[in-house]
Amino acid sequence: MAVDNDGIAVVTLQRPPVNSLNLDLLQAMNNTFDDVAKNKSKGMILTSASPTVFSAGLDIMEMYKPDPKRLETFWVTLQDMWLKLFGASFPTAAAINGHAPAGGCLIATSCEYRVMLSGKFTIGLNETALGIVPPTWIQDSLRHTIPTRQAEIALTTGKMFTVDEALKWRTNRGAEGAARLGPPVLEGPQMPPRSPDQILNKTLKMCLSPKMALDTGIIKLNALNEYLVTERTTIVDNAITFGIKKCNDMDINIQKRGRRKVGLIDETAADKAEAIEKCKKFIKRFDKIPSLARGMTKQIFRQEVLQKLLTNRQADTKQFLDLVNQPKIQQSLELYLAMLKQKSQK
Ligand SMILES: CCCC/C=C\CC(=O)SCCNC(=O)CCNC(=O)[C@H](O)C(C)(C)COP(=O)(O)OP(=O)(O)OC[C@H]1O[C@@H](n2cnc3c(N)ncnc32)[C@H](O)[C@@H]1OP(=O)(O)O
Repeated sequence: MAVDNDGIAVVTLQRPPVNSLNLDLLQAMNNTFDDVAKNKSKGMILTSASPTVFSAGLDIMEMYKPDPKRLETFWVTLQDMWLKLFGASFPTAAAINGHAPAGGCLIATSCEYRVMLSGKFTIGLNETALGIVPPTWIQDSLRHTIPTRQAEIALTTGKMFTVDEALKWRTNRGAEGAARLGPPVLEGPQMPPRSPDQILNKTLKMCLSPKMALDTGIIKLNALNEYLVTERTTIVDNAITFGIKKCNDMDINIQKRGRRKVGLIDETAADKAEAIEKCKKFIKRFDKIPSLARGMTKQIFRQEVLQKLLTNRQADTKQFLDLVNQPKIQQSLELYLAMLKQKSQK
């Protein structure tokens, strides 16, 4: 870990050749995260010493023909790592300078911001493709980063994203998208749009009748509903325009032509130094925000997901141990290791 003059900690994963997460590396990460919290660093950036791999995910050797006690410690330490990183009160960002499969993607999605190097790298949760079911909290990390629908497809297909896909895979709403929502759904003849004042006047007139007065609440709701349905496209357009303006004010990168960024990564960079600079810029956005309020807000925002693991830790561990100890899984791991070895020898 190196802390810069701004008080931002840059933590570099350094376990050659591919930063696979074994017990020792996970323990070192946990100690480092504790130090960052204790030192009251302004924020933390995670990156890798390898020029091509951010992290290859869990060290398969920890799961292949494992020692039972070590395997349990390994899993509990991974849970700890995620609880500390995903739940960190300080700002976190990942400068992803290479491939980030499975556990590598987990680390990245546990951070608040991701900058990935342009190039032939990939990122994603590929567990299902390997015949492994990613536990709830690993799925939750992705769901917390990209929209639920996309997260489900990515998880069930074990999708590995290219850098371009990770940046661009997003919902397409915006001005064009709003138009694609189609015309307002109205029963009967289309009503010309009315302003809220017109609707209120109409409602008040109707309320003059004693019978209608009884239905005041319903009439007001109906009038509001009618207004919202009639004006839907305009309301969506205005909201998007307002959102884009706010994002621009806050220096959040938005493509204006009707495409919102909801990417797996937030930005790309040409090299590691630029990626770190961009991460620093993200962390410095919080300079004027009281850190206690910021940290607590983040933790409340993430609490539901964190709490799910905290209350189910033992069951989650048992599930992992049962899975890994299945002969079929051991066989798959053996084949996968052989395939990786063969590939690396080419
Ligand atoms: C309920 C369970 C939930 C589980 C949650 C998470 C699951 C995981 O994280 S499982 C791990 C999934 N990881 C992967 O599928 C990635 C596998 N690795 C790769 O695809 C490539 O290695 C990578 C693209 C990351 C890098 O490619 P290269 O730079 O070309 O390196 P090599 O492929 O040549 O690898 C060098 C060396 O490292 C060994 N290796 C790679 N990955 C792992 C790993 N995850 N665990 C252990 N060892 C790994 C690879 O076999 C090579 O070894 P040697 O042949 O001995 O040099």
